[in-house]
Amino acid sequence: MASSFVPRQVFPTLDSLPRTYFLGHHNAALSKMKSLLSSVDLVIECRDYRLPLTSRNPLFEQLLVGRDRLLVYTKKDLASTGRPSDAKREEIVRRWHRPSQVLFTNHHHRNDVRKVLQYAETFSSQNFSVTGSRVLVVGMPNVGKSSLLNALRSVGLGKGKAARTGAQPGITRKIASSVKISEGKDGSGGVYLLDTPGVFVPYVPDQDAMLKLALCGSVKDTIVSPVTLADYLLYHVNLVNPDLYREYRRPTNDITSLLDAVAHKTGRLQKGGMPELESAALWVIQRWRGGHLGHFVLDDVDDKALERYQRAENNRIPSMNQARKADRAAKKARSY
Ligand SMILES: Nc1nc2c(ncn2[C@@H]2O[C@H](COP(=O)(O)OP(=O)(O)OP(=O)(O)O)[C@@H](O)[C@H]2O)c(=O)[nH]1
Repeated sequence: MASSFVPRQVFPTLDSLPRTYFLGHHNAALSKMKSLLSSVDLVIECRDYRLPLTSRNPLFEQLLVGRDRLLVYTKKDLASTGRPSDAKREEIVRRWHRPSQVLFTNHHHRNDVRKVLQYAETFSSQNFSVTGSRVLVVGMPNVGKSSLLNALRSVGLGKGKAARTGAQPGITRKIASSVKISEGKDGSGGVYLLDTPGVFVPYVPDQDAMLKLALCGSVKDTIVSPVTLADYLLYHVNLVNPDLYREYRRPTNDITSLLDAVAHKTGRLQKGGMPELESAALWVIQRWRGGHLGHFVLDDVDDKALERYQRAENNRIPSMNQARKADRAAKKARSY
């Protein structure tokens, strides 16, 4: 019975979780972005709506000091259902970024995309240049940058896809040439977008943050075990509403028993009828990523949340050497 069920209040500490996913092409992209910034008029920074705090990358904070920036929180459809609590959270997030503007988008929603387009067009007409405006799109891996570019081009010019997109991170590997998304207002020369590869944070000291980023697809699904990720998802789902998986089994804190039920119900069985737990775990994760296992935000957002997060971040930031050392230790522990 859901009424007698007590969800876990804390997720257990894991011994061997990787704490970085900062790849060579992330570093290269960051250097290229630095060199491009002087020729860019506006930066659109994408963050994941489900991770208002955790999808913030301190590397961009350093890089973008003093730049005109629009914050776009993507994948709104996966966490918001228009509840008063969603509106309240969005208001808090808006306050974090003042005076920069914040928009919340579902890239399938033309109205959401139009708001981003209008912002870029207005910005462009106010900063008139005969050659048009250049807008750099940045963000963590898989946050939806290329999808936003395609949606903007479709709404702005009625044209098809210009950038490859995909459910795994790292589809965009290089900064390609700019893509026109609008003719611009009053003959302002148009708006051109530069898509960039997602850049991960150099080191994630916090276990929860790494699990959240992995769950939202910011790291490849081979980096954290799917069963661990599904367990972390179960922990969150139980805190929100354990009835969300009632078609498989009654509320539980035991991931194996849930995956066992899912594997039997969806036919993920080995010869002899043993459940394929990894495959069931990936299926559960995909269901959630597709918006079929509840709509909720993974970060706790209240008025003081950003302040707390930044304080913790400042206390925790290790040197790159410490980060590499910790990562080597985690890899070693995993190989035993
Ligand atoms: N539900 C939903 N899915 C989205 C949205 N925006 C992007 N996606 C999906 O998120 C995944 C990643 O999108 P991409 O546009 O490839 O992400 P990216 O930031 O360019 O990824 P990198 O190549 O790692 O930089 C794709 O499966 C998209 O369909 C959104 O607003 N809502």
